Amino acid sequence: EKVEITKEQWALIKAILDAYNRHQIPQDVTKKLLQEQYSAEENFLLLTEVATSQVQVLVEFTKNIPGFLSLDREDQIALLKGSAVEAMFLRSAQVLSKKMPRGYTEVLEERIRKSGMSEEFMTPMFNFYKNIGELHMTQEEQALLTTITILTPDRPYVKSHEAVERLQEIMLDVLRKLCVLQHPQEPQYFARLLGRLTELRTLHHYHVEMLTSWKTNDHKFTPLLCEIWDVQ
Ligand SMILES: CC(C)c1onc(-c2c(Cl)cccc2Cl)c1COc1ccc2cc(-c3cccc(C(=O)O)c3)sc2c1
Repeated sequence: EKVEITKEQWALIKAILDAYNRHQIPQDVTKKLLQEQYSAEENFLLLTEVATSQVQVLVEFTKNIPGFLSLDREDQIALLKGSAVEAMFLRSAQVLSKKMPRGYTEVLEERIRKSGMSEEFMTPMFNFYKNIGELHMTQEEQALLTTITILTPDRPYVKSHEAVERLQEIMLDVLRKLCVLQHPQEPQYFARLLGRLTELRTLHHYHVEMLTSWKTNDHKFTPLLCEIWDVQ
C-alpha cells in the first residue's frame, strides 16, 4: 500500500540523524587505531580506549532521542547499560563494513582479531559484520536501528516497560516506512534489519563470556566500562 511518512515523522528522522552525526568519537581517539604497534596488549588497550569513548558518545546521542529524557531516570540508566554492547556492535560494524571512516576497516579488523579474544567469538562476530555490510544501510537506517536497540523494553531492571515499548514502536514505524521508501525493490528489507537485532542479542550473550575470558587473563577495563558492563 502507499506508504506515507508524516511531517512529524520526518522531523523525528532528522532529529535522530542530526544527533547521530553530531555525536562521534573524537578523531584524536580513533586516529590511535592507525598507529604502528599491533601487539595483543596494544590492541586490547586501543580497543578499550575507543570503546570507552564510544560509551560517552552513546550517552550523549541517547539524551537526544526524542522522548528518552521523559522516561523514568532509573529506566534511562537500565536502557543504556542494557544496550551499550549492541550499539557498539552496530557502530563497529559500520566501520568494518567499509562504510566510514576511510582506512579504519583493515586496522580495526586486525586489532579485534588480535586482542586476546577467544577464537569461538570471532566467527559469530565477523559473520554479523558481513551481514551488516551486505545490507548497505543508509545513515538514517543506521541511526534509527541504533535508537530502536537502545529503546528495547525488555532489558534487565526496566520498570516502565510500556513507556519504553511505546517509544520503540514509534521508531519502528518510522523505520518500516523508511525501508519501503528507500528499498522499494526489497520488500523484505525491513524484516532483514530486524533480524540483525536478534543477532545482536546473541552477540550480547557472547560478549559477557568475552569479558570473563579477558578478565581471567587479567585484562583491565576503564571505570566507565566496568560500570556499564558490571565487571570487577
Ligand atoms: C573493551 C574493548 C576491548 C572491547 O570489548 N568488547 C568490544 C567490542 C568488540 Cl571487540 C566488538 C564489538 C563490540 C564491542 Cl563492545 C571492545 C571494543 O569495542 C568497540 C566499540 C566501539 C568501537 C568503535 C570503533 C570505531 C573505530 C573507528 C572509527 C569509529 C567512528 O565512529 O568514527 C569508531 S572501534 C570500536 C570498538
